Amino acid sequence: MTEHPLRIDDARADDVELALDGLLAADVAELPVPLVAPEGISPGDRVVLVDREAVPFAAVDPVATSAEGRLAGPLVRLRHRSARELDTLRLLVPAAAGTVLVPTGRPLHRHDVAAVQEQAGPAPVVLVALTGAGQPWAPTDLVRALEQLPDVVEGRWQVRTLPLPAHPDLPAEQEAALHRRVCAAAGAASVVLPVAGPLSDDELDELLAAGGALPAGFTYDGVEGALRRSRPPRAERGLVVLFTGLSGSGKSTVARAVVEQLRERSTRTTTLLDGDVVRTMLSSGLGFSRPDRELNVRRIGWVAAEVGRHGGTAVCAPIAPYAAVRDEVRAMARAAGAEYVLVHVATPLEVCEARDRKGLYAKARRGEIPEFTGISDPYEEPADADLRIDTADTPLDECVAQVWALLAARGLVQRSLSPAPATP
Ligand SMILES: Nc1ncnc2c1ncn2[C@@H]1O[C@H](COP(=O)(O)OS(=O)(=O)O)[C@@H](OP(=O)(O)O)[C@H]1O
Ligand SMILES: Nc1ncnc2c1ncn2[C@@H]1O[C@H](COP(=O)(O)OP(=O)(O)O)[C@@H](O)[C@H]1O
Repeated sequence: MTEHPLRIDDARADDVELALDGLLAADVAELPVPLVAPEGISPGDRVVLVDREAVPFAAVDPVATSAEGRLAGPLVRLRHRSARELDTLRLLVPAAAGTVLVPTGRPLHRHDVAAVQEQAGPAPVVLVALTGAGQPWAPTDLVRALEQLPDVVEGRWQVRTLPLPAHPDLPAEQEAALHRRVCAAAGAASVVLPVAGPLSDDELDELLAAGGALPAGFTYDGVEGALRRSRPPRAERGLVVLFTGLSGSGKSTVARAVVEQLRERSTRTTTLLDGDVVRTMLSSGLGFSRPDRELNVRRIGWVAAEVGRHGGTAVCAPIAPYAAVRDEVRAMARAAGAEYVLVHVATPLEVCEARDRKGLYAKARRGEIPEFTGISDPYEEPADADLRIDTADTPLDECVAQVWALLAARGLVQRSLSPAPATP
């Protein structure tokens, strides 16, 4: 019998935990999202599932025949991950027999409450806050908003948490069916929340971001207070600005000038994470292979998201050549409650090469630097940039004005660049 490790992401690990808790089928092939079998496995082998923190927490033992590369076989628990045991236990101890569960990944409002009351009738109701990986609301924010519902405040309903992850690739009906299955496995009937209400989730987010009033009668005062605390207006949120572009495109120069303006005119504190500086401090020892560049940009994104979490602005200026890692930076910023803006400094390669301030392009052309971006290493052009600037034909002041105009249009900075603020 051979043992094969298999590293899985947080959402898949949450699914596996639910299966081990008896809330999903115990065969790995039945998980909502199948796991891809590691290369070279044979029936009877053992696959050890390892989470993002490198903890081996479950095994598929023995592996059965896997169809189309899909892993199959019974799941076995090796150990609990973090505090998940407690989370699930809280759900598995129902308030009373006949309880009706209401699984939800978002706060509830008046129309949701009406649906729960209609479907549950006089049965005891437990709101199940879904707190697994990828759910749209941070667990504490979601629970705080649910706890503000009058039925909860007055003790008629209870709130529990369950680390069920989001499955963004599943159709909505399948996701709803999965929620029903999990509730049924916990021994309770469940309520189906209305899909469409007076405001979509996106519309509600936008109103909160703009600091606008919610429609009269949409929700309860306590819930609105909790929403506004979790999702303050944009001007009060943290901000991550990522400049990406070739070496010599002008990222550092524009980023530095933008930071100067932000320090002068914005109420947030501002941190500059420039490529060169990061490489001597945060990422010293890393080179320019794909994994090293990915780790470098991921580190920058992590620090930037932490700055954003505390309400500051982080301006980052690495080459960041890979789209997937730029997406990770966006996800980290958003998960920290910060806004994210991507600026592509799209100066043509010929212009960057002609500038060649550090003589690196010349060396790369002579073959002395084996993996040089744009010459012998890839740069994936962003298809999702919020702004594209070409410093070959745009003077520095104008580049800064364009970035500022974008931030102002998004409500991320209060004032326009001109006229200059009056000195007190
Ligand atoms: N092989 C190779 N490819 C690209 N760049 C190289 C390389 N070797 C050294 N340098 C210098 O390192 C700077 C880029 O570092 P970054 O951290 O921004 O790169 S990355 O985001 O991790 O890809 C970059 O600085 P900038 O000119 O400020 O972009 C280069 O001066
Ligand atoms: N409009 C412009 N914006 C930014 N940089 C410019 C501009 N015009 C010329 N440059 C010059 O281009 C070079 C860009 O270098 P740098 O900002 O270090 O780029 P990067 O950080 O992308 O490697 C600098 O020498 C800068 O003076």
